[in-house]
Amino acid sequence: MTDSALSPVRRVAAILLAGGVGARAGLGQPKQLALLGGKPVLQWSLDTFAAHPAISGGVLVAGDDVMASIAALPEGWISARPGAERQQSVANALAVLGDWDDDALVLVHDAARPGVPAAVIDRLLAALEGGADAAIPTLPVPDTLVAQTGGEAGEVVDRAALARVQTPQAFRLGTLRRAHGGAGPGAATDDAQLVRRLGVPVAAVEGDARLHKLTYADDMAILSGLLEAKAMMRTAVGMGYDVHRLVTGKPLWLGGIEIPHSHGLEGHSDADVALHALTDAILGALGDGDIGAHFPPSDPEWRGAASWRFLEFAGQRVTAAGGRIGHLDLTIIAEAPKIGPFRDNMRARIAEILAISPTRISVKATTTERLGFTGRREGIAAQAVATLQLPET
Ligand SMILES: Nc1ccn([C@@H]2O[C@H](COP(=O)(O)OP(=O)(O)OP(=O)(O)O)[C@@H](O)[C@H]2O)c(=O)n1
Ligand SMILES: C[C@](O)(CO)[C@H](O)COP(=O)(O)O
Repeated sequence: MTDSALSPVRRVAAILLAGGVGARAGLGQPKQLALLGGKPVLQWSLDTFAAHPAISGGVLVAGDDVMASIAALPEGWISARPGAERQQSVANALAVLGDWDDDALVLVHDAARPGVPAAVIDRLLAALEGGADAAIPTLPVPDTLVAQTGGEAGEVVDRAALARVQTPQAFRLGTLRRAHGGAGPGAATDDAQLVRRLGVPVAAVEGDARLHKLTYADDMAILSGLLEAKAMMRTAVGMGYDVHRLVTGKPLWLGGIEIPHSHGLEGHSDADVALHALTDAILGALGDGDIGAHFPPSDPEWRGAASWRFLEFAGQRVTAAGGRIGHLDLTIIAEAPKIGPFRDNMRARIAEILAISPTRISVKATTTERLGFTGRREGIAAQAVATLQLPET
């Protein structure tokens, strides 16, 4: 949706519900803290709402453990305490939105649904701008439905008249306030039910399979696949190249390990040319500058520094961006020493530094047939290609 499709004076808030304990998922921690694609489940929808141009702020409903797990609340966001039930958590969020006009719009969303396509938000807001007081995303029921008692399947239920209800659910703030204010007895599993109890019609817009809810442990695998689907994750490729001079009287650090050799590499740091190429390849895929920008040779702090620190930093930048390393391919160009005997140790060390599997790392080596500076054994070169999976921006 373009900004102009929304009234410029209308404010839109999001309420992100992350106050549950996740008993059915049984993950040993609240399910909204489980890691999916390198970041906590709740962070996915928090990032989506924070990036959506129509949403100016929000409320994260979460206990202390969950609050401690997120780096910082986005600008314009505040927090509220969870209630005993979902419905109470929404009421607590409404209480901290006291200074927002009734005319504002609000999206109420389960943090347990990490994959929020911006298009669903756009459809919901368009329904409200079109005059609805409430709108929810729904999907058709794909299976045959039956009434069932115990182990016996009974009458078929007409699924054509049924739909599955997802979140986010969108409301005029005043309508949602009235619905919660007069909620009366009888729990509601979602907010649209409370609105309908007021006699207010609820518009249904098209939902999306990526809004799948994390309810049981098996849903983690389903969500992992859905979030990595092309529409939510993009593949980014970066390349790195580095050269250092071989000198006598220095240890040879290569691929994160020390290798016995007559010469070592000269540089401001430990001059591990292979880790430098890998670091630059990762930073390149992130579009995040290069090793020199983050660790300037002019800074005495990096004099003699171990290069694993640069690589570890690059890996942390991937995680902070909500991405993950798909594959690293490193080529070391050296006449000597022979790299083959050290290849597996290098892979293991690089895997350890980046906390990824060695199966995601390739280490290759070649000579230049005694040609050029590498062929004359004056230096060693390395080149690397990094493939990352990053969230869509
Ligand atoms: N007191 C509660 C209960 C639930 N939620 C949130 O509401 C959403 C939907 O609830 P559900 O899937 O039932 O989550 P849990 O209550 O955590 O799960 P369970 O019922 O299995 O314990 C979740 O994002 C959950 O964190 C909440 O904010 N406050
Ligand atoms: C709000 C909801 O996600 C809409 O489908 C659903 O009602 C939550 O249900 P639960 O019983 O709390 O899992």
